[in-house]
Amino acid sequence: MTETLIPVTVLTGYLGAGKTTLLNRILSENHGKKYAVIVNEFGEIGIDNDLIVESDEEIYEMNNGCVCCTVRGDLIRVVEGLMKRPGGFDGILVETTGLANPAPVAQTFFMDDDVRAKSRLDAVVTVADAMNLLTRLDDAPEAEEQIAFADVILLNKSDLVDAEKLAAVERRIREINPHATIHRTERCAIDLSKVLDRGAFDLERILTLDPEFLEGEDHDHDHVHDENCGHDHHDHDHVHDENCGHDHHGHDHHHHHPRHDESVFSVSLRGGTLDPNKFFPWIQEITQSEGPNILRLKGILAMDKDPQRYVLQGVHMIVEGTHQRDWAEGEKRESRLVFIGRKLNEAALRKAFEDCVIAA
Ligand SMILES: Nc1nc2c(ncn2[C@@H]2O[C@H](COP(=O)(O)OP(=O)(O)OP(=O)(O)O)[C@@H](O)[C@H]2O)c(=O)[nH]1
Repeated sequence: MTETLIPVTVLTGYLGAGKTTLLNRILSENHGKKYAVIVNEFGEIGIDNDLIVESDEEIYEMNNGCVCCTVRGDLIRVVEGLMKRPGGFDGILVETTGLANPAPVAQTFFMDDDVRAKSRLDAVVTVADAMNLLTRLDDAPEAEEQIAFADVILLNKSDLVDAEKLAAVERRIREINPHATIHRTERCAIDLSKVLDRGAFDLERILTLDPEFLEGEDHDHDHVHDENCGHDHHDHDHVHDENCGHDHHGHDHHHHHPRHDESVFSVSLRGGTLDPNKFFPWIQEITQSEGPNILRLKGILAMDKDPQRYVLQGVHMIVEGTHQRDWAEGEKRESRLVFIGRKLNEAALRKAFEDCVIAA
C-alpha cells in the first residue's frame, strides 16, 4: 500500500544555509525521476525562482507569505492539484523559507484527508550553516525548531570553518536532536539517496517532541488556522506593507509553536541598470559595517554595459557574485535586490541603492 503514496520531502534550514543549493543539485542530477517542487520565499520580490536551475521539473512558487502559516491553505491546494495530475510524480519537494517552522508544514501532510490518502511525509531535511548555526541557535527560535524537527541534517558550509568548530556545531546539533542523521557537506554535495526517499520521518518521535502535532486532525483546520492567524496576532505583513513598505514576518499561527522572530524583516529594492563602480564598493562597505544584521542578501542585477544578468548572494559578511545568463532579447534590464535582516535602515539602503542606478 505505502509504495503507492507519493513521498514528500520538506527542505528546511535557516536563511542562507544552502536550501536552494541542495534543491539545484536535486534538479540537476540525472536521477530519472519526476519531482514536483514547491518553493516558498520570504521577501516581496520573487528572486528565488530565478535562482533555481532550469530543469524539466515543475516548480510552484508561493510568495504570498510563509508556508508555515499564511499560505498553508495554498500548500494544500497545490498538493491536491498535483495529486490529480495524470502520470503523477515520483516525489514532491517543499522548500520552506528560512524563517519557517517546519512543524506546521509537516502537519499539513497529516491533516488534510485527500493529501494524507495519497502522500507520505518522507523526511524533513534541514540544511545547517556550519559557520552561523551556533549564533542563530542563540537568537532565532526557528533555527532550533528546524534542527529539532529534522530527520536528516546537512551540516553544510564545512569549508568555512575549522575542524574544531565543525565538531562543536555537531555536538550542539546532537544536544537538540539526537536522532537525525548528520552529513557534513560542502555546497550540499551529497549522494541524493541519503536525502530523498529515506522513509525517515518518524511520527512517534515527533509526537514526543510535540504531543499536539496531530491535533486538529478531526477539525476543519483551515478554520482553526484562520482564526489563530486572524485573532491571535496582528498581521505584520499588512501593517508594514501599508505603513512603511517593510515586509515583516510575525505570527502566532499555532499556540504551542513559538512565534516567528518579529525583529526580522526585508527591504526590497528595484531599479534599472546599475553603475558597478558605485554598486560594488557600496555592497562591500554595507556588508562589512552591517554584516551582523544582514541575515540574507539576494539580487538579480543589471550592470551597466554588461550583457549578462548578475546574481549577488550574501549571508552576513560573505558575499558572492556570479554571472547567470545573457539578458534575453526584449527582457527588461531591471535590478532587484532584497535585504533580509534586523535593524536594517530602509531609507538609507534605498537611497544608497538609488544612487547606484544610472538608468531607470
Ligand atoms: N562557502 C560556501 N558557500 C555556500 C555553501 N553552500 C551554499 N553556499 C552559498 O551560500 C549562499 C546561500 O545559499 P542558498 O542555497 O541560496 O541558501 P538558502 O538556504 O536557499 O537561502 P534562503 O532561501 O535565502 O534561505 C549562496 O551564496 C551559496 O553559494 C558551502 O558549502 N560553502
